[in-house]
Amino acid sequence: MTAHAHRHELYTVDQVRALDRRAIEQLGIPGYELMQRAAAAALVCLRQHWPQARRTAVYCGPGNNGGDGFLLAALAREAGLHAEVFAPAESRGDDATRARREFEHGGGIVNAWNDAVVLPAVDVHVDALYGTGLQRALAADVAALVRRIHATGAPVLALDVPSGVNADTGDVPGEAVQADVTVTFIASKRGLYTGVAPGYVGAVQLESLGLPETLWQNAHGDAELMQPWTLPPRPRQSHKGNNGHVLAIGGDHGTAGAIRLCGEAALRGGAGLVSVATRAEHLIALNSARPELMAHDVNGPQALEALLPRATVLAVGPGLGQGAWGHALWLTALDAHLPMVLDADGLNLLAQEPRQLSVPAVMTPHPGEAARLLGCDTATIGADRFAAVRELARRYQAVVVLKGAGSLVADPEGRVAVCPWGNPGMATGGMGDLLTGIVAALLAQGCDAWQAATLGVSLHARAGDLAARHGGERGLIATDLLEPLRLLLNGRES
Ligand SMILES: NC(=O)C1=CN([C@@H]2O[C@H](COP(=O)(O)OP(=O)(O)OC[C@H]3O[C@@H](n4cnc5c(N)ncnc54)[C@H](O)[C@@H]3O)[C@@H](O)[C@H]2O)[C@@H](O)CC1
Ligand SMILES: Nc1ncnc2c1ncn2[C@@H]1O[C@H](COP(=O)(O)OP(=O)(O)O)[C@@H](O)[C@H]1O
Ligand SMILES: [K+]
Repeated sequence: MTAHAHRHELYTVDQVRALDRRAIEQLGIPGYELMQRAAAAALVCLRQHWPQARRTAVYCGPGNNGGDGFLLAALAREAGLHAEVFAPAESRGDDATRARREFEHGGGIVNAWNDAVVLPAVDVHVDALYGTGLQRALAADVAALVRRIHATGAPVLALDVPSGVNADTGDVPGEAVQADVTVTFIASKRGLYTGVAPGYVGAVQLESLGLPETLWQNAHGDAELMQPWTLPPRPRQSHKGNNGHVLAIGGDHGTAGAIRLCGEAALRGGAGLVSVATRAEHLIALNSARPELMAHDVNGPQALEALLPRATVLAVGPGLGQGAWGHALWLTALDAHLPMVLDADGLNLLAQEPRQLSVPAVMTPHPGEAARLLGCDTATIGADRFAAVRELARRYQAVVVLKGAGSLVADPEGRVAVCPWGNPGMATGGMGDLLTGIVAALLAQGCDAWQAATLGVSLHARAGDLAARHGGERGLIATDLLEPLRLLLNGRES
């Protein structure tokens, strides 16, 4: 393991607890010392981000997260800052109780919290209410406190996890603290990076608390954070036959745009050739808009079969519809036993008519499609995206991308990668069609399903960020991503 390799690993809450236990039992570092180190690291973080801050309020919960808060408040006072503490409940457990006493012995006052309390004007709020121990939605009185904190408009530093966020799943079962910065201790908790959590964590800073690298050896996480990379430059002697031939299938009446975006993304994703199998009425528009696409009039399965021998990868689903035409093409495509990306109606048809897919296959559901495939509702998907993506990959023996903020990629053996890029400007029609084309292009260029899915998701999300950096998030449209995608694919932008 290279130095700090664990920084790319994401851990479940149980795994974080096991790491804590290892530090205490095998390295002989008492839990209270870990708490002291966490508090010290948090104070450094606070001063880095808000060097002018003089007045702080620290909100301490009943467990060890609250303990971190009491010790941070004590250190802040020693450093000459004004630190007021509010504790909605009594402390539980030896370390948290000791931390509270240490703060009080140093002259600090612990204010109780009730609705009549007026919060002081501060430069920074510190959230030490709940960390990895959160078990359910915040109680009504704590949720009211959180709303009052937000109403002040002052920035918030969250210790370990923004209170109310489930650090395991990224779900927020009720209300949660909206942090500007989250300083997280010992290991990155996987839930901070996906689902609704990215809307609460702000900037995440990992503090290893001076623990030796041996702690993480043989204690791998549950998932990995994607790292930026791209394909090596093409060999000089390449010709179009070396770079695969993507056949994109879809575009029923009225949905020509979806299949055009998919085809265009496959071109910009570097496929050697891209054909589109679609309705006759779309051919003229497709050819004139993007002459590099080879558009074919496919009125049924036989016309599609004629195209299959020249294709190396299929992209099935954008705008396909679920009518007789789409269904017949879908069946023919699945029977072709070619590497494929299955998206949109390709997935909706699969939900209605479950089948084993040929390998390699990549499925790219958004949470609505994932819910149809698993026969549940989208809330169930959101409650544990890691479980959902793993179950889909296992059930269909495919690499599965669960889209949305913090997209997840899983393989059938349970490996999961999390995408830290992307932005809400991408929540607009057509973005998913691009992803399908990009992943298909990467498969066509020789990537295996895992590489194509993870690289495709990362290039797509980073292209979205680059496009948003230049023009802003609102009003971003799918085709804005094509030029940045090309730059990223060629390693021209980081
Ligand atoms: N012991 C250790 O190894 C370390 C722990 N650290 C801190 O300790 C935290 C974990 O501490 P804990 O395990 O005590 O957990 P928390 O402090 O997150 O909360 C646990 C307490 O809150 C209660 N609780 C949970 N959810 C609730 C809810 N919705 N409403 C009301 N009560 C609720 C639990 O019954 C328990 O009493 C970490 O997040 C981190 O901040 C750090 O000090 C670093 C080292
Ligand atoms: N808030 C967000 N943060 C990051 N990525 C997002 C966000 N919203 C959408 N995306 C990305 O944009 C794409 C949208 O795909 P999808 O929902 O299939 O749209 P469509 O079907 O309209 O093309 C997905 O890759 C998704 O991960
Ligand atoms: K917290």
